[in-house]
Parts: sequence; structure tokens; C-alpha cells
Amino acid sequence: MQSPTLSSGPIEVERKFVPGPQVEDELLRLGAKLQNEITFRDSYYDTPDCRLTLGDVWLRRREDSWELKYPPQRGTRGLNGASTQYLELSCEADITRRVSEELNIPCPHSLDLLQLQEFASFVTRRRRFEFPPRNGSKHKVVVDLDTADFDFSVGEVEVLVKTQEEVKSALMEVEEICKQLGVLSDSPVPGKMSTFLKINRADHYKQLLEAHVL
Ligand SMILES: Cc1ncc(C[n+]2csc(CCOP(=O)(O)OP(=O)(O)OP(=O)(O)O)c2C)c(N)n1
Ligand SMILES: [Mg+2]
Repeated sequence: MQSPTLSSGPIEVERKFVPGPQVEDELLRLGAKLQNEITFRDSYYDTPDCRLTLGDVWLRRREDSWELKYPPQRGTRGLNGASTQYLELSCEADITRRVSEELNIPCPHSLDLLQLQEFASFVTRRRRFEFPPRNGSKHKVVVDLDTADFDFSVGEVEVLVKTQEEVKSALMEVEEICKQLGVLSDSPVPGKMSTFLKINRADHYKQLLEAHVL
């Protein structure tokens, strides 16, 4: 488990899908509501030898905020078949601590002092739909329809939970929505990052495939 000094953020349980032309109609028919449409730039950072991402640790700046995603258990991947679960941190001090722990170096006062390098940067237009909690569940299910500026679209069904005990039921809720949308694929669907690296950074992409991170 991670260091107990780290305040843990939410766990994101997510499944990606290929969005067809009727997906928005289907979402509305199933009772989802369009929440908003936003556009944001993500810039991802790593050491020159890719030690963070090879450990399945994803550090990004989304507009003006730092965010970190990593698997709940060290040395395991955040994958559960085609669904994923990642812890999320958004407090810069916690992120700096977790990143320096991953790199096995003393924790600096600021993330900037780690001199990490940007390896990917792209803009996403996101249309967010929400299902209110259903069937006695306390979770709302969010469906994001993303289009990235390198001409790539992907959908994501996600539930945010606070504890590991809730992950199993969240996975079932995510898969149920995918089933109802008719997008429950057997194999993982590539996301924006995986596709960006395949197009722009073939070497990095190959290393991640060989390390079974992607
Ligand atoms: C299907 C799948 N997804 C992600 C990974 C690895 N991975 C984990 S985190 C991560 C970074 C990007 O996370 P993702 O959810 O794809 O991006 P985005 O939708 O923009 O972020 P959100 O707004 O949901 O926070 C990756 C590549 C994988 N191996 N397989
Ligand atoms: Mg996502």
C-alpha cells in the first residue's frame, strides 16, 4: 500500500469505449443529462527515461492544475480487464511526495524542482453526461465524450469512489451502463494518451507496451 502520510484522493473506476454516431441519443434515451461542454489542454510530464509512466504513474497539468493518477497498489497496474481503477491526487504537495516516492528521491519543496520533461500535450473538447444514482446506489455515473485535437474521439464511463471497498460495485455500475449503451467491448479500448504516443512517440509507446502498462 502507499505511504500512510499521503492523504488519498478519490479512486476513478473507468471504462473506455468507441463512440458511435448515435451515442448522444442513446445516452438521453437511457436518462443521462448533458452537464456541460468544456475544452482543456493536458500536458504530461516524466523523467527523460520515462520512469513514471513505466510505473503506470501519470503526471499532468490540466490547464492550471497539477493532477496525478496511479494504481491503488504499488507495482500493480490500474487495469481490471478492459476497465481501469486509478487513484487521483490534485493537491500539489501530495503529488510531489508521491512522485518523489516513485522516483526514490528526497521530496523537494516544489514539483518544478524535479525538472521533469513534457512528453505529450493536447487539447480535448469534452461533452459530459451524467446519470443520477440508480437502483439504490449512492454513485452517479459520468459519461465523457472526448474529441482530441489530433482528430481522435473516445468515450469514457466513470464512477468516482472514496474507498477500495466500493470499487467492485462501481465496476458493475460502469459495465452496466456500457452494456445498455451497447459498447461493452471484450478488450481495452485505446485512450487519448495511448493514441497520442502511438502517433507521436513510437519509442515511448513501444516501451509502455513491452512493460504491459498500455
Ligand atoms: C484503457 C486504459 N486507460 C488508461 C491506461 C493507462 N493510463 C492511466 S491514467 C492515464 C493518463 C490518461 O488518463 P485518461 O483517463 O486516459 O485521460 P482523461 O480521460 O483525459 O483523464 P480524466 O479526465 O478521465 O481524468 C493512462 C494513459 C491504460 N493502460 N488503459
Ligand atoms: Mg479518463
